[in-house]
Amino acid sequence: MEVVVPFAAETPKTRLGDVLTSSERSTFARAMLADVLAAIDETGHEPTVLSTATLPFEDELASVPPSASVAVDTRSLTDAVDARLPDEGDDPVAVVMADLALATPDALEALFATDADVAIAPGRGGGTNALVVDHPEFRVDYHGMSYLDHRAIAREAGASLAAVDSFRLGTDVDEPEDLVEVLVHGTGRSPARLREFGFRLADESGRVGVVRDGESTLES
Ligand SMILES: Nc1nc2c(ncn2[C@@H]2O[C@H](COP(=O)(O)OP(=O)(O)OP(=O)(O)O)[C@@H](O)[C@H]2O)c(=O)[nH]1
Ligand SMILES: C[C@H](OP(=O)(O)O)C(=O)O
Repeated sequence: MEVVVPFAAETPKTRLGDVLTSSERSTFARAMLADVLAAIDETGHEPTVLSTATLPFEDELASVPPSASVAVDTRSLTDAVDARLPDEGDDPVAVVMADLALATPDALEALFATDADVAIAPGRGGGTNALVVDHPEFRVDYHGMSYLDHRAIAREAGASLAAVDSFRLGTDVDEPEDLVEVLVHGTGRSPARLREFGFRLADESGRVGVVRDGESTLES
């Protein structure tokens, strides 16, 4: 099975713009990518980063497993992923987003082990955080409520469908409040980078949030 990891290399994680500078967002996005690639590698699969630009494996990415490779595709996310999906007779293809900072080998293996033609790990808010496609007519349509769209596309294609219920795969890191989950549950480079940036957990408002050293605003 091919495992594809889409990655917006140039201006990643714009929705974190209120709490991270552009340079920090780039570093953090690469830290999450490195964590995701390491988890995939531990499942015994060789990840291909589907990137919008070339990615030198240095700095934040210096530690990525040697099994990882990069394919550059400047098309939209949907078009770039569609071009990798299987045709008749091809092996299944998994698509795992690069912002799943909590992904573990166990969580990924549960997804990869599916018998369904299409298996989807939804993200909170209706997105599609990871999926496995083993059907020649299924194609993606990302953004918006893509989980519901992908269910409908699978049905129309006559593909059997499985939803994978996973906290770790369901947590994509999009908004400032998602940083709490990275600090609570993350184990790799992603929480380490956030701590280096000065973020820490705080429960001053009754619900756990994050604060940054020198700043008083609580993000939760
Ligand atoms: N190859 C490719 N990957 C993309 C593209 N847009 C987003 N991604 C990746 O797809 C996954 C989900 O992305 P989003 O959360 O929707 O977008 P993002 O760019 O990470 O963050 P925002 O700028 O805050 O929307 C992440 O792994 C991104 O790196 C794209 O146009 N091409
Ligand atoms: C790519 C997109 O991600 P989100 O914007 O929901 O994080 C989706 O899951 O359709």
